[in-house]
Amino acid sequence: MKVLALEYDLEPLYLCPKSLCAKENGLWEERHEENDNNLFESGCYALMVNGFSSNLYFAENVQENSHLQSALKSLPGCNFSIITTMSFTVDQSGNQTSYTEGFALLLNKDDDNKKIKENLIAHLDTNRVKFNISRIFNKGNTMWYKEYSDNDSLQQEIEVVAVKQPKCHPAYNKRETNSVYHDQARVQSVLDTFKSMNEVQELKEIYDGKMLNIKPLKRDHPIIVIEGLDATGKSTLTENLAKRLNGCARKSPQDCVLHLRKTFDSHFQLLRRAYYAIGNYAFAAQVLHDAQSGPVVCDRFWHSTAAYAIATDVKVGDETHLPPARHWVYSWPPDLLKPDIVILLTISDELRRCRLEGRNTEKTDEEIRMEKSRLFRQRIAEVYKRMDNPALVELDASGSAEELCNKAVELLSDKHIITI
Ligand SMILES: Nc1ncnc2c1ncn2[C@@H]1O[C@H](COP(=O)(O)OP(=O)(O)OP(=O)(O)O)[C@@H](O)[C@H]1O
Ligand SMILES: Nc1ccn([C@@H]2O[C@H](COP(=O)(O)O)[C@@H](O)[C@H]2O)c(=O)n1
Repeated sequence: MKVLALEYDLEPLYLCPKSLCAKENGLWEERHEENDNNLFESGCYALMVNGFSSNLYFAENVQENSHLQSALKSLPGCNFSIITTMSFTVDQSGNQTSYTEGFALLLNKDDDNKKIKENLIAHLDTNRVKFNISRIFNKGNTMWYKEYSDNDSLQQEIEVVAVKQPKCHPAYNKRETNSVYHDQARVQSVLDTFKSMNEVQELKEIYDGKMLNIKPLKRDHPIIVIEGLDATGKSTLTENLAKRLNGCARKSPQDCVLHLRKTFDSHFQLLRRAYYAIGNYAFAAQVLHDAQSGPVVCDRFWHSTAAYAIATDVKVGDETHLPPARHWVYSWPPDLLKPDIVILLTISDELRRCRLEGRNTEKTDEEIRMEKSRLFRQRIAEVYKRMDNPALVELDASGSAEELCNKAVELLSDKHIITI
């Protein structure tokens, strides 16, 4: 049985077969919010398009979906909204057994639905995209789901109802259906899936043999990581603190892969994060080496990679849609060099915007998205707070650069990470 979610801007709308809301299942609780059942006024419907094919594994499905998304964007005469969707199967007891992502075209009652469907199918066929189509529509006061097939009359119509969101975001029920990496083997396996891409080959060649495999992780000096939203002052503090401690400042990703960054940033999330994730293992090797001769201060590390991945995988809504606190996704990968402390710089949004504007550098698409999307920012900030093992230690970064450096030194001394 399928549960679906339409990802509207402000929050996802979960829909599940009415039969799953029976009291004895208990997992899917019907919600009764005004308008939930009237979303598709008579004649309107959502055309759901999935790039999913059950014989592919998640990484390949994600790539199919990215082709599908480009094809949908170039659909001729497309003046309707396209939103992302999630769909997942559940067993008889209501537990999730699979997870896939897709898209929905929201059609108005004045749109020529039949023509749009035919155009869509022809367009996707021309673009050689694999897909399947289903729809959600209204009958009176009730909502229904139906899959299209060559013989429409054979397909069953299933009554669906709006339900409360599940306890955990469906992409985070399994380790392999999201873009957070908790071990090197998975990053390598995702990169291997895309090894025919030139940039993936180059990345693998650069890092070949430079990866740190967990074993002798002993160091003589502390490893300190600075984290925070963009323009909170991480780079400035990293440099100042390293100088003050007579140590070394390091920034991830490393210089040797920066020329590939823009290309990976333009790819789908799973591959984009694989670039940063593999980089973290090579970064660890460098940092461990540096920490034999003095303290090392790092500008971003695994927490950045994970926080941006989670906030992006959870595409819409506020922090209540994130995986719950203490979920495994928030803990440090067991095979990655663990820092002695991770400091989270916090400042007000107003001050952060001033610093961003004062900086005068080219903004990344993520920075632009952060500025645009309050909810995305809210999700990132909350993910940082939910990180544990190690948890981040918050430091108010609103003072001058010198004041902040003094505060950081005091904090490190209080935590017995340095002696002054
Ligand atoms: N404590 C501070 N007080 C005032 N201005 C600061 C302070 N720290 C940094 N700045 C200024 O704010 C801007 C952003 O600082 P910085 O580049 O260090 O932030 P960041 O967190 O590393 O940003 P990003 O993550 O985008 O690289 C810079 O112009 C910097 O000079
Ligand atoms: N370990 C890392 C480091 C960075 N990122 C991503 O890069 C973006 C910001 O980088 P800056 O150079 O501007 O500090 C950040 O938004 C992350 O998306 C990462 O994922 N992992």
